[in-house]
Parts: sequence; C-alpha cells; structure tokens
Amino acid sequence: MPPEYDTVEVSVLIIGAGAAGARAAIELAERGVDDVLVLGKRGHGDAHTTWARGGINGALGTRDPEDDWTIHAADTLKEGHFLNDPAKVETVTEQMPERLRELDEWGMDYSRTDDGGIDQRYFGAQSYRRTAFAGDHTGESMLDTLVGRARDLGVPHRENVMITKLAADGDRVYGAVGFDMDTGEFVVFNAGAVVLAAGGYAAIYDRHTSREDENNGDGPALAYDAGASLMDMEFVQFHPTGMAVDGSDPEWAPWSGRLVTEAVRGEGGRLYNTDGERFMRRYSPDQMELDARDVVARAIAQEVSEGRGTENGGVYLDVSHRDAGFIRERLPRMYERFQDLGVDMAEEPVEVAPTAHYGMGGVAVDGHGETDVTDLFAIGETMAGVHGANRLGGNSLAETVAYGVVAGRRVADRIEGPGTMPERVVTGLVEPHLSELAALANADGTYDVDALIAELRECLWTHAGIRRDEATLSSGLDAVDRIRGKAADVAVGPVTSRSFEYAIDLGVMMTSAEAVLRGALERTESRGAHYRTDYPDSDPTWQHNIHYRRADIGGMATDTQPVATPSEAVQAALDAGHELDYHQLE
Ligand SMILES: Cc1cc2nc3c(=O)[nH]c(=O)nc-3n(C[C@H](O)[C@H](O)[C@H](O)COP(=O)(O)OP(=O)(O)OC[C@H]3O[C@@H](n4cnc5c(N)ncnc54)[C@H](O)[C@@H]3O)c2cc1C
Ligand SMILES: O=C([O-])CC(=O)C(=O)O
Repeated sequence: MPPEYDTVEVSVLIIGAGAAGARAAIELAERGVDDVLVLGKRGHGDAHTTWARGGINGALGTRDPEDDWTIHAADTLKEGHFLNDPAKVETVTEQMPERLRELDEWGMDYSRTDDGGIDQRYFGAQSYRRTAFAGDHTGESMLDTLVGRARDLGVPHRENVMITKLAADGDRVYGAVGFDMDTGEFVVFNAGAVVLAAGGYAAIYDRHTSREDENNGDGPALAYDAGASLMDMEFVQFHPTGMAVDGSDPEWAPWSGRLVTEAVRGEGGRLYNTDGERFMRRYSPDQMELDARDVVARAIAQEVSEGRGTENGGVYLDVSHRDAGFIRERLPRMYERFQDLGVDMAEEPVEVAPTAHYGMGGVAVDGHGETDVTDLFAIGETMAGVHGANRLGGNSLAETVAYGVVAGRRVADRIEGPGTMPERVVTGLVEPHLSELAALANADGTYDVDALIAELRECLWTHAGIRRDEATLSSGLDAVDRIRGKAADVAVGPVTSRSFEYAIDLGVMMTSAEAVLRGALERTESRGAHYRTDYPDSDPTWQHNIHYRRADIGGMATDTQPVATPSEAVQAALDAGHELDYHQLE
C-alpha cells in the first residue's frame, strides 16, 4: 500500500522560485493565468539567485551607445565557441534591454550613473560595458524585485516543498510528486503544465564550488527521469576567482571556493603570481584579466602548477589601486566579507583560485523552453542551449528572465486548466514512487549519505576538473558506479530530517555526474570550459551538441546533433569582429 498523500490541483506548477520561476509566474499572471503555484525547496525569496553578484547583461548602451543586441549575441556565441543555439541566444539578447527596463520600473535598486541611468560595467569577454548591476548583490536585488512583483499580482507560492519525481508517461507530463519538508506530508501535484526552474548542477563538484547547498542537478535529473533529454552537460564553468584559503584555519575554511565576483576584475582588479608578475600579459595581452573565464581560469591553474602560486594554491587579485570609497560603493559585499576576515581589499590583495561555478548544460528545450516531453518546460539555469561551451558572466541572470517570459507566454497560450492525471500514471508511477519514498525514510543501511555526497563531489573534482583526459574520466565513471551501488544501502532519518533530503540529493546528483563524465569522455577535443590534455585542440568535426537520453536498457545513451547558424544580423556583428580592448580601462 502506498503511504497517504495530499493532492493539489493547479493549471501550472512552477518548480523553482528563483529568478526564472518568478519571472515565468509573473508572465502567466499578467496574461490572466492565475491558477499557478510556484514552489521551492527553501524559504520563499531565498533561492540561489540571491547569490548572484556581479550583474546582468543587456545592450542598453548606457555607457557605450554603440553597443546593441546583435553584438551582445555575437559575443555570447563567440565565447560559447559556437556550440550555443543561435536562436536561443538571439531570443535572450534581443529582449534584454526591455527586461532590464522593466525590472527598473518594478523597483530594482540598480547602481546608477550620475544622471540616474542604469549603470553598466565591464565584464569578461564582452565588447562593451553591458553588465547592469546593483553593487555586488545584483541577484538579491533582482529576486526581491521579482518576488515583490509576483506578490503584487497575487501569485500563490509554497516554500520548503521538495519535488522528487515528475508524473509523466514518457510523452506528456501530468504533474509532480514531492513532500513538505516541514511536516513530512507527501504531496501529489496535478498540473496541466509543469515549468522546471530548479537551478543548475555545479554543486556536484566538491568544496571548490561557488555554490551553496543547492544546484545539485534536481532540474536535469527530474526531466531526464521523465524522458526528456539533456544537452552539453560536459561543459562546466570554472570561475577564475574563488577564494583560496588555508583549509586548516577554522575561520577561513568555510569560505574555500566561494566566489570573488568578476566585478572585481571588471572594476580594474589585476592578477599577480607570487613573483609579482601580472601574468595575464603572457596569456592574453589584449583582454588581460577580462578574457573569457575559461582562459583566465586555466592561466591561474597553470601559474599554480608551475610553482608561482601561493601556499593556499591560488594567485593574488589586487584592486587596491582603486579608491577605497569606490571599492566600498561598487563592491560592498566583497569588501565586507574580506574585512570580516581581517583583509582590507582597499589596501591589500586577496587570494583566489578557480572554482566550479556553473553548468552550461541542462535540459534540451525548443525555442519556447519546452522539452521533449509535452507540457514540460525547462527554463533558467535548468535549461541548456544559450551558453554553449562557455558562459559569459552576467548572461545567466539574463537567461532567467528572458526565458521566464518566453515560456510563460507559451504556456499561457496553451493552457486550458488543471488537466487530469491518468489513473495508469497514478498507479503505475506515482504510488510506487511514494512507496519507495516511504521505504527510504528511516532506512537502516550501511552507508552515511553525507560521506557518499562528499565522495561523489571529490570524484568530480578529481576526474572531471579543469583538465581532463581519457584515463581520469574513465576511472571517474567507474567511481560513480561504485558510489551508486553504495547509495542503494544508506542510513536515513525520517522524512523531515536533513539526511532524508540529502539521500534524495545524492540520487539526483548521480544523473549529472554520470552525464558530465560520459560527455567529457566522448568529446575528444578541447573547447571552451572543456579541456582535454590528450586532445588539447578544438576539432571542427565536433561542431555538435551531445544529447543524453535515458535508455531502456543499459542506462544513459548519448548522440550528437549539429548546431544551427546565426541570423544575418548576428552574423554581420560577428563579421565586424568587435572585441573588448582591456587597455581602455586603465
Ligand atoms: C556565487 C554566484 C554568483 C553568481 N553571480 C551571477 C551574476 O552576477 N550574474 C549572472 O548572470 N549569473 C550569476 N550567477 C549564476 C546565477 O545566479 C544563476 O544561474 C541564476 O540565479 C539561476 O536562477 P534560476 O532561477 O534558474 O535558479 P535558482 O535561483 O537556483 O532557483 C532554483 C529554485 O528551484 C528550487 N528547487 C531546486 N530543486 C528543487 C526541488 N527538487 N524541489 C523543489 N524546488 C526545487 C530552489 O529551491 C529554488 O527556488 C552566479 C552564480 C553563483 C553561484
Ligand atoms: O559575479 C560573478 O562573477 C558571477 C557572475 O557574474 C556570473 O556568474 O555571471
């Protein structure tokens, strides 16, 4: 017998209350679909988006009027090494000026120019100052604004609900299954359409990650399990500047890998090795510290591996040539964080090293954000296609609101009501899954869930890190298989316990872990964030995206699909060869 459960009926279920989910909900509400429920597995307003720091891109041209959306698109494609879907890139870049202005109208506290315009700063590998920002707490300000707007429109939400499975029959989605993390009650959501806005998968990496305890890959795992395909999972962005700390110092240790925003470099921060050399001159004399993230991250890793790094495995990032007042105004959170740790950024450098930050891959979707499974949409960091082999800083927040609007529109045009979950889905999938959840609660197995998660994260860092090769990737896949075996025999507390949540996390992390390793092994070239020491060059025959599908027999299947070509307008911007000239910043 399955355990008891509550049933909730809605027209549209939005799984995820970050910027993407909130923006989709606003679009639906504005188009008259009010029977929507937005839910998240944390407190409302506390999604990962609040961690976003440096800014959000859009060719407003506040400081550089020659910028326009086609150049934004061209920069995005170039830095994605042309593995991005050009149509999706254009969808995002073309609407961003409007999205930025609308956030302004809704009250976002952007940093301003002297005459009150939305200020824009330099960010890596972008031809112009295009990154709008609110100090260095852009995500927090943006989510406050979106949540406020959704509240004004009366959009219903639920917090602390964790979704564990989508109710789908391979072709169509009918809703989702989960539990209330406060009460332990199981819930089945019956929905006409489901929008997955559940964030990314970069937290499958170990302590060297800029992520909090989210982004375990819930979105990709839920979609994949429901029959949708994933794409580009092998591309994981290592942000050049995570905090490099003395791990034995209890005050510093928790900060290992936490982000030092790219805005520090955007505002003039310089990188030095322990010989006092500004080493980016050797790697990228034109774009210097503001070259693409993969280039800067690999340069730092190279300096450290050749013995010019600090004892904590990093290099120095120095912005102290800037005025102290300017630093406190433009980088307030960074300044305060280091000051609390006894370092004054206005006087001295900080130590930084690459940190796993963002998965470019995710759920494969069409131009409206719909997956291979009818009525199942994936948006924001959960979706794939916009960033290609390497994401431009500031483009992720852009993607959240742009695709929130696009998917919201599509769902609003199509939705006719709550829809009914067929009995065969309830008895064949929902109830057996609920029985599995009930059996997992209080399971008296051998292995500790926390220890297995740590083992998996360490495995990803070691086997699919900044540099990869066939031998390490293959042995990484074997290690994931072994962890999967142990994960079937874990010790877990009741439904409301952290260990129950972590046991679910461990399960979802396996999907992204396997996909990253499998794709990285299959892609026998180096491109963007994916660097194979045994195939150090890009290979034009790899101008394909790898798709990952659940196979009935034998687990994960992969196949490749060619990439489309950009529109004439964007091709013209590419041909014009715009490029950031770092030296105008100095
Ligand atoms: C430190 C840091 C700084 C960053 N700075 C920037 C920046 O300055 N500019 C930029 O463009 N990008 C930045 N990024 C990336 C950007 O913040 C994210 O990609 C973006 O905020 C993702 O938004 P989202 O709405 O897609 O997902 P999220 O904000 O991650 O929201 C996901 C939601 O899904 C919910 N959820 C997840 N799984 C489940 C489940 N199983 N059941 C129920 N709910 C679930 C979560 O509770 C949450 O509500 C940064 C990332 C990091 C780590
Ligand atoms: O502040 C940062 O460096 C992070 C950021 O912009 C991004 O990931 O897009």
